[in-house]
Amino acid sequence: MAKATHNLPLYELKFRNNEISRTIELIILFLLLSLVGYRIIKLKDNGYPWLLALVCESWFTINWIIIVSTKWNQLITKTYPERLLKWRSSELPEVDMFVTTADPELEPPIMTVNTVLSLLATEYPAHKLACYVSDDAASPLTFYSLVEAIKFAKYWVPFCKKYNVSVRAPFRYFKPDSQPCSNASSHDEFLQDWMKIKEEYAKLYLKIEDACKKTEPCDLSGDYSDFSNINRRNHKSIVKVIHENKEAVSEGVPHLIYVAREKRPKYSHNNKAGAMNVLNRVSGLMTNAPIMLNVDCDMYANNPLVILQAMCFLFSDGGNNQKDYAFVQFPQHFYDGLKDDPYGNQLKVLHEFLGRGISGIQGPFYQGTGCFHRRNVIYGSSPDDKFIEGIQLSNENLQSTFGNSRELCESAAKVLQAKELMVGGSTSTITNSVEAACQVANCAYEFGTGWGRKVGWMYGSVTEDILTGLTIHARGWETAYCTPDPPGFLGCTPSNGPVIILQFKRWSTGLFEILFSSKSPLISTLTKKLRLRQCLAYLWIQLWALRSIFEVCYAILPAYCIISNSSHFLPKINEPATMIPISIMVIYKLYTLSEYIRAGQSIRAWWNNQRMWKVLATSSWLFGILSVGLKVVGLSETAFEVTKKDNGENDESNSDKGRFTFDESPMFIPGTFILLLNLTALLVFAFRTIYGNHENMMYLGEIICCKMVVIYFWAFFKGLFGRGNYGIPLPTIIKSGTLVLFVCAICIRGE
Ligand SMILES: O=c1ccn([C@@H]2O[C@H](COP(=O)(O)OP(=O)(O)O[C@H]3O[C@H](CO)[C@@H](O)[C@H](O)[C@H]3O)[C@@H](O)[C@H]2O)c(=O)[nH]1
Ligand SMILES: [Mn+2]
Repeated sequence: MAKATHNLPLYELKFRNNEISRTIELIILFLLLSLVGYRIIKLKDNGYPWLLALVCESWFTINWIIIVSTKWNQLITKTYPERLLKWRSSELPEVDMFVTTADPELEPPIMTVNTVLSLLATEYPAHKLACYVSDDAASPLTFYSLVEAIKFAKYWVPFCKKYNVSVRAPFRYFKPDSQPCSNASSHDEFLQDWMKIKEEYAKLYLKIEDACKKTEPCDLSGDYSDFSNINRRNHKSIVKVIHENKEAVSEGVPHLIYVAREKRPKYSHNNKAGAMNVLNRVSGLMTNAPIMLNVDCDMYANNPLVILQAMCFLFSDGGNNQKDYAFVQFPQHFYDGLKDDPYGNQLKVLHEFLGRGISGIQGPFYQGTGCFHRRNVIYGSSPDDKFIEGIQLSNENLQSTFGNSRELCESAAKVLQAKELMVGGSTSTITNSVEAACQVANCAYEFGTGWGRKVGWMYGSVTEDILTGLTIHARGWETAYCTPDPPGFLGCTPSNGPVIILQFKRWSTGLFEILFSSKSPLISTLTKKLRLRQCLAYLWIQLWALRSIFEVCYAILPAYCIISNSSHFLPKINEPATMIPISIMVIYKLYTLSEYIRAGQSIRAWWNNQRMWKVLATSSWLFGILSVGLKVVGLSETAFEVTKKDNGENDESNSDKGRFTFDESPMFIPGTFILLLNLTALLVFAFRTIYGNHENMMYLGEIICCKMVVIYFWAFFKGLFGRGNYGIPLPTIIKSGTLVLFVCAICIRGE
């Protein structure tokens, strides 16, 4: 590829000025170390709770060191996609866009259709794009919806490009209250087109909605015959070219291909990672683009320039000291987020500070969606040799790595040999490759190959994204964080208690299990090229599950001390050392609050997050450790439970948005137990005070802690009295109550 003919860079990097934050972070660290020191000095004068508190606080200190290290250099990036468009539009590389969907009930097809439409309509030469949809449910409904969607796309794509539409997912563009607005010169013409397209979308919407209500979306003959009597867990591969941009024109509509990989009960299908590898291979045969974009079905392209934004980082050295990045990750932002983030899952502050901090080390983690990968990196190449690690490109080596499809091996060799981003990766036409594509989508294809171990998306964790990104960083690659305004992609995030708890459980499970694999960041730092601070950043998330134990202990200790009336958790109130925990608490809370304010969030959002993360730590993360424990001893495998997407309508959680909901899941037991135990401690304390026990004042610190725990678990407190979904189910209350009685019995025996 030609070098830049211009001196202006495509992107700029700048480190954030964060001296004040750093100072506060160091003060907190100093206080934490003092507290640990004080605990050690006083260890012999105190009982077991003191020791346990010491262990927990040592853990929190280590966790804090990790956080400080990760946030130390925060990188701000800026891209100039217009420059790219001006200079090099003819040389732009092809991009294969992957969308995964797994269940038309949990993931409504209209959502997948919108994601696909938004991708087809992005500002990029259409003949350089291909969109592949993987359907793990092999659902005729999804296929039908896509077939209908492409008919609409033939109006939608030109409309978007003609009027430079800013949001190209029709369900967002035509929100019920939306008004036609454009800066088009001929307003009347625009208005006419707008009305027509709106009507077409309404028709598409109705068709899909009707199809959802029927047992079969349409007559399952002809093109649909593969779907008749299909069993989603036991069927052959289905690959269908829904649309081919035959004339290869840049004004057309990009290719659209439907893929349902083979499923057989006796084969493990490796969840999303398996689906991604199939898309990887099928696209390798059909279009073999050097860049692969991956989005979940619930995330649409929100910025029409998104591909160009990513290209700013992916174009190699233009003589401006630009680096080669392995992938470009857009942070996960969400649409229709509830006000003040009541569930603490919008992750804005996390992206703003930790996210930028990680970017300043080796680059962002791969987050599974909204990410542009280089195909050669996914095929195993390293930054220095640019060739697949340890193997020569002989035929045997290619076959043992990529499997026995000759066509695929040839296309892979082409990718691995290209010195720069190649243009024109494939030779055959798309429809001619369907047969070969079905073959590489079969269950047995990967057997004995490098897929999932050396190349492609990595197997072995339900957070395949983090594992895959980690493997890439371990090879020494750097990665780029792209944060344009408006955000590149917007996704949907659950707003219902049990769904969120389950999602966080899957994450903490997947993250924790990576620590026990051969790709663990610790091993990768020692034996490969993962940088130490990047390793620490990975540890911060991977240790969530383990952290739950310390969080639970810490929430129980003050109550335990009060009920047993014999030992202390905090320095006594008349000791000067009480100032240490108090100042940690105050400074830490103000520090986190300032982050929310700097990220444009409300005080309420800050508080909701403080609360929710305690709830998540003691429910999701705690159960994460259990599932990994069961896997390690060989009792069960970890599972990828697909998140149920809110479809925004007649959803009962909408009636009282943001109010916490419960179900029978055992994951609500620890939280209920913690709440009941702390309430008991407060009662016991009140009782003793009434009966005039003056020693009691010595427990003031513990009492404050108990009250804080109750406030943190206020959602559960309301759940004790709530009805229906808003109430904690009685069996959960009884089980937690029994646990409380048990702990009280231990306290009394110890007294
Ligand atoms: O067997 C499976 C399971 C899931 N998926 C797809 O994977 C995506 C993510 O699933 P979702 O249930 O939405 O999970 P989230 O927790 O929202 O996903 C986050 O976390 C995952 C890892 O746990 C990452 O893969 C995702 O990219 C990231 O957005 C969706 O498109 C699914 O259709 C499949 O294709 N096959
Ligand atoms: Mn999702």
